[in-house]
Amino acid sequence: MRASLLQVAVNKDETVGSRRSRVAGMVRDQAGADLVVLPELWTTGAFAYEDFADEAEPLRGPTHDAMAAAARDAGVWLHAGSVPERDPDGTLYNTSLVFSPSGELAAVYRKIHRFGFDKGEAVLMGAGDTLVTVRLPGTVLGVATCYDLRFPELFRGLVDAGAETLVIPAGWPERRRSHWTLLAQARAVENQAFVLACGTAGTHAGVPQAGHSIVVDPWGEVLAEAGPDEQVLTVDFDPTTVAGTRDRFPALKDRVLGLDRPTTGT
Ligand SMILES: NC(=O)CCC(=O)C(=O)O
Repeated sequence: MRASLLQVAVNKDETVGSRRSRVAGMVRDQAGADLVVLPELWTTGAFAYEDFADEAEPLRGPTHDAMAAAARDAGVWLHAGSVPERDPDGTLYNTSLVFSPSGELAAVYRKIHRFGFDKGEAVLMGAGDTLVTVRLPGTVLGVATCYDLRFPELFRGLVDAGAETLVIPAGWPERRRSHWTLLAQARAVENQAFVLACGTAGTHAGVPQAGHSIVVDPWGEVLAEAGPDEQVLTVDFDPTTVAGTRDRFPALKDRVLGLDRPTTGT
C-alpha cells in the first residue's frame, strides 16, 4: 500500500481559499497512491482560534466539495484532515473527513479530546463522542486527531474495533516535537499497528509548527519521517504485517481488562 502524507504549510500570508485550491492540486498530484492524508485544521491552522468561527463550514461545505473532487480525480482514498465544522445547531467541531476514490464521503470523525485546557479549541468547540474506523481494501483505518494522540485508551478502542492502520492528522507545535515522535512510536508499539501521523509546517497564530510527519510500523520502527517544511512524505507499507506481528508477539492477547481500583496500603 502506498500512502502520501501531505505536510501542508499553514501560514497567515495565504488565504484559506488559496490554500484550499493549492492543496486540492497537491492531492491530484498523488494519483497512483492508495491513501493520501492531510493534516488537522489545515484551512485555518489548528492554533488560529480567532478564525474558527469565521471559517467554519457545514459538513458538506467548500472543503468537502474541493476534497471530494480531488479524491475522485486522483482515484485515491483521502483522509482530508479536519475542518472547523459548524453543526446546524451552531456548535463548532474539529471534524475529519475521509473520502473514497469515487469522491464519496466515507467517514466523519469529530475530535474527541479538544486541546487548550481552559481556552482555545477546548472552549470554542464541542467534543466528539464516537470512535471511527474505515475499511479500505487491505486494511482498516482507525482515525484520531492531534491531541487524541496523548490518550492511549482511545487507540485501544480503535484496535478493539478492528483498526490496523492508525491515521492521525495534527497541527503539532515545534516546542513539543519530542512528544509527537515518542507518542507516535508508542501508539504503534502498544497497538501493534501502523501509525501515519501527518502534521503541518509553517507558523500560524505565532505558533511554529513541528512538521516531522511520521510513519511507524507495528514494531515501532520509523519507516519515514518528514523534515520541518512543507513536504509530501510517501511511503510503501504492507498492512498484512500487522497480523503477523500480533501473531508472533501476542501481547494484545495478554491484556487484563476491568482491573479494580488500587487498594491503599495499611
Ligand atoms: N491541535 C492540537 O491538538 C495540539 C496538541 C498539542 O499541542 C499537544 O498535545 O501538545
